Amino acid sequence: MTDPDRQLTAGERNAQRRRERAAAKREQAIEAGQRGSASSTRGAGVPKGRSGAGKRGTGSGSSSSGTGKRGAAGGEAGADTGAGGRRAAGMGKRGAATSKSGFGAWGRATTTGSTRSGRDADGRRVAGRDGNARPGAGAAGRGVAEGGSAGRGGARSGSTERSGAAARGVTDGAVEGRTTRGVTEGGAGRGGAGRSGAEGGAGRGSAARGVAGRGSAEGGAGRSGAGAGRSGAGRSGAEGGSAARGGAKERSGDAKRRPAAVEALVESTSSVELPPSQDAGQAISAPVVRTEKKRHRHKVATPAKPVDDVYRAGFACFVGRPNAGKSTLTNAIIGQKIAITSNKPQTTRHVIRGVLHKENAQLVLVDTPGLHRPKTLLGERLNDLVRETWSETDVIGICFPADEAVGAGDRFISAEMAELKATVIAVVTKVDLVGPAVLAERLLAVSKLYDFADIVPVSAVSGHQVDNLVDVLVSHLPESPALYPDDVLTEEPEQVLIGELIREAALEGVRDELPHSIAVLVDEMIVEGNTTKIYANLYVERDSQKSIVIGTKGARLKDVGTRARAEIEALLGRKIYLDLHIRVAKEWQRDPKLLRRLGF
Ligand SMILES: Nc1nc2c(ncn2[C@@H]2O[C@H](COP(=O)(O)OP(=O)(O)OP(=O)(O)O)[C@@H](O)[C@H]2O)c(=O)[nH]1
Repeated sequence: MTDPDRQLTAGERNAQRRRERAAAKREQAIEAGQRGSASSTRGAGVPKGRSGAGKRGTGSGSSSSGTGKRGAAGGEAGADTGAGGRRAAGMGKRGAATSKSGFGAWGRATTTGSTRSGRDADGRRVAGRDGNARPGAGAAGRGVAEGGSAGRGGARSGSTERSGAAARGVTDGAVEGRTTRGVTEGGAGRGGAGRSGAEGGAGRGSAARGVAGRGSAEGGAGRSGAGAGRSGAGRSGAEGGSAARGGAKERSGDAKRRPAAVEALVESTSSVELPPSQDAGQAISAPVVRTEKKRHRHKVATPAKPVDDVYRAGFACFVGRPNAGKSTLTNAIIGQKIAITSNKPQTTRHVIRGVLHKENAQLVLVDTPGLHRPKTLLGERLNDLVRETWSETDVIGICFPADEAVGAGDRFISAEMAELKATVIAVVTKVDLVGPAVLAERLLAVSKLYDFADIVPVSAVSGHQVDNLVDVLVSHLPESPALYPDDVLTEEPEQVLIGELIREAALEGVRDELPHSIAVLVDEMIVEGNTTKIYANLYVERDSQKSIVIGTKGARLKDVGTRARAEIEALLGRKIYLDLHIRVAKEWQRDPKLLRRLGF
């Protein structure tokens, strides 16, 4: 007989726990069966009676109670910032929001996931992606105009006649040198004829800065009225104007017209600066003043106010092959360097989130590593990261560098988009590097790759069209309350950012395989008076690489330290002391244990 007072062995204890768990599961299953299917759609783990709304607002009963792809969204979560103690609402699939109050000077709130689904703290419904609250892709003729974009599906008056061959699926966003501001009324009919009204007239910026409209006003009546056309799409102002989705939809029947349309987009109309519109009622964001964005980092900016009672917030990410300009664009939009850049492919190794606060929107921009054919375990993990990000964003901007022909990698990435629910736009980057003819060629090639909602040519270096790109991204976000407090610029841990800045400095001047072999880990940061002491290790994979990084008599390493220090001081806004060591971690890119240690 067993002595009841005997201590259980470890094996017995485990068996007992397993039995208990199985019993609990059985009970849950029975309960779930009794509740029926309605409860089975409820987001698991939704705390405090909040409902996780489905990705698409699904769930047969109420859309606010279905669990969507994101699983239990709408959690209470919320993270406190280090400094401000503000609450960042929201939680998504990625687990509990984490308070990273150790960010010191940054005082950033950090959350992962989104609040899009579920209910906010006051019990209001937070619209699910594509849920009811969103006007939807069908919102016709929605003009995104600051700087002269054409409307989504909106048609400019007389576009058929005026644009000739280019007219089909392409409408003018720029009205005789003026930009159309705001919502174009009346959707384009097939062929893009309808009178848009270009209500609002003068937009700000130059007529030449166009953004393509999304041609298809698939039924939904947005703010802009009817818009039932299938293919009307915005030709915006010319130079750098973007091709329209409308074309993609009707590609088959319009093959000859397409080149003319694209070329017309590239021709520049005069660059007319216009006074800002007085009409605050339009669903147009205020001009972005980049210098102000910096202030968001430390100060609380003016609280975001909804315009037209529509406030949009959500996630957008840039993807694309290595070196396509994703990180540079992310920095240009956020207005501050949050992602490092270099001319070496596969520089980005982290998914970096930057938050752009606008009057009527909050755009969380996610920079991802370049998708590539992996040669190492690190490469595989980075690609996984990218794909994971795709599945969790509202808008995906595929970046195609204008100075390189569309290639197999671009086709591969575009093809993968078909599986995703997010709105997909094309971003033709680095347009400052090419002339109009090449740009036209690229736009045409890109427009054939996928049925993009918009195609936007930009230059992150010159700033050309960056604001318009923001407007386009925002226009595809769901209605949602802000996801982050308004003083948050990025949620990346300070140590990660600092490590990245050191790596960026180390990438300068190295070539071949060495850039891929460099990793940096910040071990410790100690604040002492006015100075922050940073202790970091720079890893390479081989002894020979170590000597290259150190350089003759340590000259290279000294150089790396100097450059990194300047960047870090700019980031932290205070003096730093950098203690940098070079270490060899053999084949770390292929070693799961080392990869984990290095944060991958
Ligand atoms: N002239 C010009 N150069 C650009 C522009 N955008 C990016 N670049 C340059 O292109 C190179 C690659 O830019 P990144 O932003 O690092 O590219 P990425 O897509 O993030 O690259 P990965 O990290 O490899 O995925 C850098 O040398 C940038 O300075 C642009 O608009 N114009």
